[in-house]
Amino acid sequence: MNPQDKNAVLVLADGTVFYGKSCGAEGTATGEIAFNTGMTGYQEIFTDPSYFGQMVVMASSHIGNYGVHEDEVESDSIKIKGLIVRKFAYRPSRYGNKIRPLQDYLVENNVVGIRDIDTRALVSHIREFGAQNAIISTETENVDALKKQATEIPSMKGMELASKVSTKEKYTVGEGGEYKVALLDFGVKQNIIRCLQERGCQVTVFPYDTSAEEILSGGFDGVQLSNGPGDPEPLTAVVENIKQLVEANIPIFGICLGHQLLAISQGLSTEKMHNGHRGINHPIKNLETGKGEITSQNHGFVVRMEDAEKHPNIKVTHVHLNDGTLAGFRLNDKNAFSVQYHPEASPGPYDSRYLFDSFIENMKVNKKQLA
Ligand SMILES: NC(=O)CC[C@H](N)C(=O)O
Repeated sequence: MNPQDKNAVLVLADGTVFYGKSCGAEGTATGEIAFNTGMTGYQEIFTDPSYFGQMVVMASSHIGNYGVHEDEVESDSIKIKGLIVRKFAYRPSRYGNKIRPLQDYLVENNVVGIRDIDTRALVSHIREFGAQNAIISTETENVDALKKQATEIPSMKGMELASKVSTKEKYTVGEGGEYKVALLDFGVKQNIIRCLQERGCQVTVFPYDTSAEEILSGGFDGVQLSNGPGDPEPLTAVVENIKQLVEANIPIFGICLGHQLLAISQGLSTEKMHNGHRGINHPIKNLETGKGEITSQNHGFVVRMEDAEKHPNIKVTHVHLNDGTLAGFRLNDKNAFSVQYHPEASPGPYDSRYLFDSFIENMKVNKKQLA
């Protein structure tokens, strides 16, 4: 039998079963199933550390057709646990001599995949019944055992994952930059660092649990709170550090998990969404300018809008136009703001890059006041 024709099965925790063929590594993978509606950018998605522990369904029907390239990564390896696709291209078709097949990349990273799945039906199912755990396996003989196993996978709710993907040692990039930024790494996407560097920042990337004292004594002009995987609620010590950074009034910019942690540090709470937002065409309204933005998103938790609206010190600045969820806020009396989506995109549109410019402006003004 051609190894490319090996059977595989996808079993959801609610007992739904999809049969397909194997792609990527053979074996069994478990995790929360999540779908991404982006038409391009699969390599950036697979290497985004915010997907750590998740199995991704690509809603776009052809995956692998433009191969993989070593530069198009958001971290050093594939972070998704499993891949679910409609049509999988074993042979890349794209100009350039550094293009490799997606298949090789998945095998090297030991990522189990399944193809020839009716992803339209699967995405509709997840939209209707919500996020849940699932198993992909090439061991297809005992589906009943897989069904049982699928119900025993730990829930994403309550799961702390930032520690699994954060840097262990601090490092600095963009030496000599005009603005010195301390970045708390909860699973940072490289493009956040690139966006800061492009704007003249020297970025020191710190382990997720670095104390506020260490950061405040480092002579930094601002603090970037990164994206990252898992539930923000268990990160209580990190929240305490962020609270101290806010009190110190150093300019802060939070992205995604960083946004959720900033919110929790101010007494707001988060909740798990029905099926999350993952894609590159999510509409956001900036309530301060009245302008719309098309944004890149990847989140399964969200800060409660009710909490933000009744908080005396919080100004809601951005709202998601599909469902009215909170997409951004700033503090009225402190130098901190954050968004639930991804201004660095990668993949995705550049509409929200101005948020990095706002952060730079905040650091510039603050620097002047301190001088
Ligand atoms: N991209 C992110 O930072 C995601 C944040 C968080 N893990 C969530 O799913 O909501």
